[in-house]
Amino acid sequence: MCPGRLIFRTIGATVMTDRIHVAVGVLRDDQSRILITRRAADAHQGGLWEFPGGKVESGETIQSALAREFLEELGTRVLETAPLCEITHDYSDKAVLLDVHWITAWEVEPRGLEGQPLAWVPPDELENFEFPAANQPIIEAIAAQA
Ligand SMILES: Nc1nc2c([nH]c(=O)n2[C@@H]2O[C@H](COP(=O)(O)OP(=O)(O)OP(=O)(O)O)[C@@H](O)[C@H]2O)c(=O)[nH]1
Ligand SMILES: [Mg+2]
Repeated sequence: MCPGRLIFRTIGATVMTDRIHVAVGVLRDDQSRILITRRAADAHQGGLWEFPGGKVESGETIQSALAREFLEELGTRVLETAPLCEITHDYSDKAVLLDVHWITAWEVEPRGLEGQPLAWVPPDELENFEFPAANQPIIEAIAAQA
């Protein structure tokens, strides 16, 4: 048995276990504009734009995590979602699995309840905003389906 290999496997397993599962929602209005919000300066990937959402808590489905996060962050009630894409990305300080859904039915106009700026952006203008690196494939998936 090669000790080096054993250590490598152990480290690999630890990284996988620690991957953070995140529910991310892409909300489109009746003019096909997409809602983005700006992350707080002191947050992970702070100051960059994002699609609203957050960590999936123990026992939650993606839908229930999205419903909770949209209510907490925006005051919006999520009624229905549909899968858009799944992204795994390793930042230098954490690894994430972004489970991205369209928000296909919702009520109550979003407001920045945590003081975060909001913007409604046509799909082909999303590339003008600075997002975390993990978001590039999401922007491409939106453009492909818009
Ligand atoms: N919500 C959201 N998170 C994203 C996006 N892209 C991306 O890399 N992330 C990463 O996903 C992780 C979790 O998201 P979050 O910070 O919104 O989690 P949360 O709402 O539960 O916040 P909390 O940490 O205050 O409880 C962060 O490390 C964040 O950098 C995105 O488009 N939206
Ligand atoms: Mg969040």
